[in-house]
Amino acid sequence: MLQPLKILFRTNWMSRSYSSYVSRMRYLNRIKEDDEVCQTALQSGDIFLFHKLAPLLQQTGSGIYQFPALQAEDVKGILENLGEDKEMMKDSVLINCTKQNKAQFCLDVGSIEQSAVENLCGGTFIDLRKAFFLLREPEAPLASRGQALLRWHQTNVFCSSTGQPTHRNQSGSQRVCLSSGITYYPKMSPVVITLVSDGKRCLLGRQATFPQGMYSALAGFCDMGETMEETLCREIAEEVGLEVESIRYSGSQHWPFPQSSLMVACHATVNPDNTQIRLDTMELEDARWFSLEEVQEALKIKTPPRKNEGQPTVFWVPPNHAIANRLIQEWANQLQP
Ligand SMILES: NC(=O)C1=CN([C@@H]2O[C@H](COP(=O)(O)OP(=O)(O)OC[C@H]3O[C@@H](n4cnc5c(N)ncnc54)[C@H](O)[C@@H]3O)[C@@H](O)[C@H]2O)C=CC1
Ligand SMILES: [Mg+2]
Repeated sequence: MLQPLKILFRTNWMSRSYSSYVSRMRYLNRIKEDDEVCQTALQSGDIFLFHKLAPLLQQTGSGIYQFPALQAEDVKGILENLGEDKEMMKDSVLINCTKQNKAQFCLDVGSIEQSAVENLCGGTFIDLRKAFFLLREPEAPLASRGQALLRWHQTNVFCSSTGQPTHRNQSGSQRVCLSSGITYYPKMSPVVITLVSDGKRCLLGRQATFPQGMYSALAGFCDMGETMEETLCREIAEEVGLEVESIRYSGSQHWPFPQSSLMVACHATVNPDNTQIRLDTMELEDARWFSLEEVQEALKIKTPPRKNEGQPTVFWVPPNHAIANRLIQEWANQLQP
């Protein structure tokens, strides 16, 4: 009797007149939680290939890079063609679901010879740090999410309490240790990124590791137990010695580098009578107040400027893939007459 009920439940909730977004989110959740539903979805899903965490990209005739969704059947064909076990498909990890309710998975084929897969797929595996900036929305965040999930599985193979192997569910949304009973979920580290303004200027900083001339909004990881606001105020006090007066939320972004961070972007103001920067040189190489005109010039620079000998270093800001650029753009837009 259980089986018909289960089938009834599955078809019933899919046929009810939810909004398409709601039904898609409910379907995605079912795939995440129910191994059988996931196995069925995997048979006809989109598969995005990675090789040792580098996504497979294809280039169109006009030089545009794409993040190709391969059909599950085609991936099985590739595996067979290379003498690999089709069971490898079960290592796929659920990333998302398309608007047409098609499940999307990522699969790392790092155990197979890279060029053999590239030749069969007509693509190239490219390190995410480069691929991320070659792709456009929504492929860049999809590739980031896929790589972050695959990385998480590759680095959470053992239980941190018992040292025993952990076991994943079919979708890869969790891993569990059968002896400790601990369930592990993929994690992002929360980071607050802040554009500080004194009303006329904005404050940007740079770490020594940043490319030459690039300044960005100030960022910092949340310490255990902190609220976002506490992290923001602490990081601005720590890094540039200023006290924040007001905070306004702007948006958020998954940032895969170096590990997965959840960037929470905010605008903040400081008292215009107290703008003296006292730099924490342990954290930052430099931090400065920039005028609207300087920022508008920097926003026009779309690729890292070449350093010409004897020429002054050109000030530029992170590209629009990074949420820092959005904060800086928002600040400039609200200030320009
Ligand atoms: N998407 C964007 O627009 C931008 C992203 N970022 C990212 O924000 C993150 C934080 O920026 P930072 O100024 O470097 O942070 P931060 O100001 O907190 O300093 C980094 C320090 O945080 C500690 N730390 C490192 N990983 C941590 C973790 N997972 N949890 C808690 N503490 C940790 C370490 O002591 C490290 O030295 C970086 O990963 C950076 O890639 C930074 C600027 C722009
Ligand atoms: Mg910082």
